[in-house]
Amino acid sequence: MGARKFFVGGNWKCNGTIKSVESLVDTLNKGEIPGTDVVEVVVSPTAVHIPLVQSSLRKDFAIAAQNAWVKGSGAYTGELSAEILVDLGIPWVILGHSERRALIGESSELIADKSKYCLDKGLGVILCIGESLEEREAGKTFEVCAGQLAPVAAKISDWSKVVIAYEPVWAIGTGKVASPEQAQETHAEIRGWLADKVSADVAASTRIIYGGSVSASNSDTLATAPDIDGFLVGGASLKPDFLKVINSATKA
Ligand SMILES: O=C[C@H](O)COP(=O)(O)O
Repeated sequence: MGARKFFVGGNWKCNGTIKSVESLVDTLNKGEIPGTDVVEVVVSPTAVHIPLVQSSLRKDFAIAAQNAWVKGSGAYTGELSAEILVDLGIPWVILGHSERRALIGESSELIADKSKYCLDKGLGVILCIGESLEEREAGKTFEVCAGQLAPVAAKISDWSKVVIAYEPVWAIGTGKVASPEQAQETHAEIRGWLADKVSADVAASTRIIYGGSVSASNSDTLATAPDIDGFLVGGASLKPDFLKVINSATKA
């Protein structure tokens, strides 16, 4: 295993009932996984399920919110502020997910501002980037990723609490996982971009995780790629399979 601790996030998206959340937590609590010296695990329930998960989930898993507002608490109906998350003891937030970029229209500039605000308030940020199928077919994969990273790099200086999640949009929820070669190629390009535009230290230490149809059947192979430092898992994080994905940390 390299210097970067393997990181596995489970993004539950807009899913769950009290019953299903209790059942999933029970499954996760009974699972055998490597120690926290080997893998860092985060799960991201809906905001309203967070207290239930916080009170019942094993303590070697942390919690991430699925979004946060770009400013502090105030007259922002429907939003959650970083201050509220910090007050609740939530250490992580997912920002820039392609579903929010596409469905809500969040721009890379807004995501950069949110990243800055959340980092300043002490949250860790799981920053999602990735290209659409059209962009990949046009040979623009890296250009798109760099374009999404650049506004963030312009606004933040401390990358120690940033995890970059490379999630090709065409692989999310489709069952079309990127091959280890495709993912490794883009992860290496992202790391090279960090070395060029930020610093060699940040490039060497920042975790770049892969998301997009990760499952128990492909995570071991993906984990062996040198620049894949973990996963952001959607559908499979709602199933016992998530434990197998976490255990792929031992293959890294
Ligand atoms: O945040 C997770 C990603 O959107 C991946 O979702 P998926 O594993 O269902 O493809």
